[in-house]
Amino acid sequence: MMKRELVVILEMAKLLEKPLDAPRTIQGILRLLSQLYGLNCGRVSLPEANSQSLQVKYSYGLSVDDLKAGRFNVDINQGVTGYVMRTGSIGLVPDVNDEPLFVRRITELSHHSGGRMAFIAVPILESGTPIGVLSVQREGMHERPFDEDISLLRVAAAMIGQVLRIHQFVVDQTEHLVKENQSLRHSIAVEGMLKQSLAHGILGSSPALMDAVRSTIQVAHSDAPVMLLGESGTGKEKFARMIHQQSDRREKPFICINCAAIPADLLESELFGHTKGAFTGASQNKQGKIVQADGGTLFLDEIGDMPLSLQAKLLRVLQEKKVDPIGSHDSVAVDFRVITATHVNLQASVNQGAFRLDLFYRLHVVPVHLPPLRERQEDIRQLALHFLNELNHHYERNWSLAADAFAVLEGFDWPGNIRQLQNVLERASLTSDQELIDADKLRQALASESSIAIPGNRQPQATAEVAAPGPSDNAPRQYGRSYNWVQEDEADRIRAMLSQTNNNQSEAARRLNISLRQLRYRVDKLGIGRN
Ligand SMILES: Nc1ncnc2c1ncn2[C@@H]1O[C@H](COP(=O)(O)OP(=O)(O)OP(=O)(O)O)[C@@H](O)[C@H]1O
Repeated sequence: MMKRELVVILEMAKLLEKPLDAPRTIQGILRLLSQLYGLNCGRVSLPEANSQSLQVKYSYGLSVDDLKAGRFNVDINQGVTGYVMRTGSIGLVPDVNDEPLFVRRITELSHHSGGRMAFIAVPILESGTPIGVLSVQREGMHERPFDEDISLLRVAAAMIGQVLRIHQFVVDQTEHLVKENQSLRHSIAVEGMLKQSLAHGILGSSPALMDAVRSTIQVAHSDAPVMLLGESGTGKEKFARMIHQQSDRREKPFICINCAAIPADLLESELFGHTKGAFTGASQNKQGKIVQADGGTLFLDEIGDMPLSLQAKLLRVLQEKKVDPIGSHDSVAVDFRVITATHVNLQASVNQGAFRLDLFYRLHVVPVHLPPLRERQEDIRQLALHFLNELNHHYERNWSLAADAFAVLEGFDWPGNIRQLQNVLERASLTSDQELIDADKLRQALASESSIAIPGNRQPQATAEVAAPGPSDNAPRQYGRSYNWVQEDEADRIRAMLSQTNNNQSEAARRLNISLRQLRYRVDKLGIGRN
């Protein structure tokens, strides 16, 4: 006849043949120990992450409520279980009633009748190091020596260790696959966005640009009014066109009007149209841009420059979906999607009374921030190569950029953003004696840029040096910041800042209000740190 231990081991081995289910397998092992061998209340205690506690993770014959309340959990520095976990030795208490150090609550909780009870704990090892503890209780008098119990428990602990290892491996792999899947989905999403933006001639893949692309693509199919916020030359019109092309209105007109480019007295008739004889000079009926946009999209650029009187009229059109051309008594029904753009802070204009709050709410449903070029320097190389390619096609030339040219482009501030980059490349190319445009050539082209100012590229509250005009300002427009070209006298300021910040370039750049790349460029150009 087979020895009883052998029977238990064979039964336990059968459990391992089944498909992996760690809780069921371990509980099965504990059940066999109890039912076939009288080793009861088996439990597997595992250390809790970032704590000193050993938690019962699997058990057989213990009260669910007690387990839930964590009443069998022990401190790693406490009791027999803690000792086994710390030392990797066997823990044997032949009679818990005679052992004053034994954690009494364990027997109390497991409804000990008061007779003799032994407690045995063996380590679950991985490469000789304890990763948990298997413990059981043996009640009443047995003839069987404890050695036999311990041998069997060692085999059970080895099996449990194996199950835990495989389980952990599967958990890790699954986690890894889930993460990989997520990052794959993310790249596919970014890839998808890149494709869409490229299809509309929007180049760049910086996170700041992708945020803007994501926001616009998300709402393109709806009729929600989008407000594009960004400095001059950041691509507001390009984005407006992309929204239109991506919308169900793409087959209908995209009508664009720049409220800042048209004198206030002409803007009304441009937008709303007029009838013949409505005012002096109105020699015939004129259809306004709003009616032209019927069925399609109306893009109102520089909306902040719209006079208050026209704002009221535009609000009415948006509310009633009807236009009253100047001089006409008949309203014309219109259905269009409105997209607006501004480089000024419209909220500030509302506070100053220069822009109507109700109109602001109507238009500012989906604000999209278009990042200035200096906040997405990683896109400059791609843009520069693209524009140079366009120039080569246009002028039938073969210009190229020298390796050192990119650093110059990336170190510049670009107050005029992408449009300015286009212009600088064109000037540098056309004035170059050779086809290879190097850093010096670009510096020359940029130096002549410094005398040009870019209208209101800074938002009014952003800096004291710029006061962006309100829409009703008759005063000449204030200009944005001047170009930040590297100047000799900057060296002392940069040196002082670097010394104040213990050479922390990021912090120095932040305090100097320039980007890290710009700081590094200046450090290099001015030879700071070389002497
Ligand atoms: N992401 C981009 N990729 C390629 N070209 C771009 C991108 N963004 C803008 N451009 C180009 O830069 C120039 C300026 O763009 P756009 O007119 O759309 O800017 P804007 O913000 O509307 O400028 P403004 O406020 O001065 O009217 C255009 O020639 C446009 O084609």
